[in-house]
Amino acid sequence: MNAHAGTVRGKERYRSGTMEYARMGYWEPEYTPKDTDVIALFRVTPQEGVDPIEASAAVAGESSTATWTVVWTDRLTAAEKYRAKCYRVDPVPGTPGSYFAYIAYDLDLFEPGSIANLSASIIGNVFGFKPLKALRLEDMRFPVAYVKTFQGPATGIVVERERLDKFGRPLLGATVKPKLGLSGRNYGRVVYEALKGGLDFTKDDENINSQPFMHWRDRFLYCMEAVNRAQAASGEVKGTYLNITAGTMEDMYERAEFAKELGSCIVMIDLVIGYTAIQSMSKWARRNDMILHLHRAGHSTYTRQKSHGVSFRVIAKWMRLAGVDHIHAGTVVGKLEGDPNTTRGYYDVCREDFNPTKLEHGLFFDQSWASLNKMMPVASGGIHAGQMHQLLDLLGEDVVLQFGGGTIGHPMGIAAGATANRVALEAMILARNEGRDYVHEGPEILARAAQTCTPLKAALEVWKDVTFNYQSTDTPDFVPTVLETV
Ligand SMILES: O=C(COP(=O)(O)O)[C@H](O)[C@H](O)COP(=O)(O)O
Ligand SMILES: [Mg+2]
Repeated sequence: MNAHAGTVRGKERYRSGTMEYARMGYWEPEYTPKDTDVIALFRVTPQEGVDPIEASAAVAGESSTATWTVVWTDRLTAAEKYRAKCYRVDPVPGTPGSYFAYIAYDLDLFEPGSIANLSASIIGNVFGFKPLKALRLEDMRFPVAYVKTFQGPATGIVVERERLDKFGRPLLGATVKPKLGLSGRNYGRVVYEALKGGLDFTKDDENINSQPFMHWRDRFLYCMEAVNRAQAASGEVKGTYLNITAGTMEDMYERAEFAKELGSCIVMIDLVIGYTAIQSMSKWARRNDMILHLHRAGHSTYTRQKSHGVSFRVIAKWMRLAGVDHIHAGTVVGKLEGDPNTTRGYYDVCREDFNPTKLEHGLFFDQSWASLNKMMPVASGGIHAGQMHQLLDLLGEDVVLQFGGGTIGHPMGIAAGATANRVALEAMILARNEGRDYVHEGPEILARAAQTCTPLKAALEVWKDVTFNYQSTDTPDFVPTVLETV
């Protein structure tokens, strides 16, 4: 696989006309990536009859310096250095016709601290390239020198917990439902009931901005009244993610400033606002002691299918650099896509100081985060109290578990829904701390807690048959080998 005609050098290399990308120098099987190189791993599916190495070299070329024909102006630059180098192409296991292409980029190809600049190279043109049937950006490795040019999460998990004064358990949240249509006052009632009932956070939905039924200032005013009353009633710190997503940056800043003025500890943005806007809001959040929540709205349009697009693990890495504090990262057991192993890889990207290569979780590279803060993953989408043992086992302790329908849809009301979730969580944490096998004994632990908690009993009863057992789309390509011992 890795043998191919070599790079053309000298005068011949710059003769006008076309030349294969592999021969222009974008295929360098002998190349050993430098510690300071950015590395990208693509899943390349060439068209019938297209040589996989040429296809991969073309990706390297078009995502760095090349165009379709030889240009003499290369000679005015340090072309050898600036050319991205595809140095390895492997067949994808079990997927004939697809190849993993490893491409190294010199650090000087990128502006420091700019996801917009990084992505304009790496995913700029290449996904529409005709010789390719499909292309997917699977993973990236960033050198420490590059990581250090980013601010990273504005607040981070440690400081978030200190500000909230909540330790040793996942945080609990809920997305206000229905997604659209509530007036400000009714919306505030949902927030108050959910927080007073025992949740730490409530959350605007991704598509709540400033619609005719509830303008944003009404939402902020009623939500913060609800937060303040719930804090007074419970003696706990509470928050509500005020979604500041808007049509312009100026509007977003105005909304963020108002959230701060009202005393909110957290604001929210949607991924669809774009990388530059996200980085701007991260800097604003750091300057203003605000936690920054990111809803990954829109991501499945390009992250879900394995053959084409960008893996969510890459988006998670970009978002850690860009500097959000919370990121939706999947539930595994809920209503939305989330293979257990692939999801674990996303959670590792959020929470580890150093990610070791772990192919079975989809992590293809060692990645040091160079002391950038950690992001709090958020598990949201079709989860309920009856899954608490699975959620704790799969997702760990540093996570926000968000039950929207699973709080607001409770038969005894919103506050009861919140209480059911809080009691289920605390029962499970206690069992774990006592050293019990809470994963296997989970249903029994919940049932026992429900004996003295009617809201939990009702939640377990109403959602007992709710599971989302569908085949995952985005599964890892590698599974660990089980060694048989005799
Ligand atoms: O509104 C919800 C969940 O509501 P509910 O709890 O009622 O299902 C969120 O927008 C999704 O979880 C997003 O998905 P993801 O977190 O995977 O990005
Ligand atoms: Mg939503």
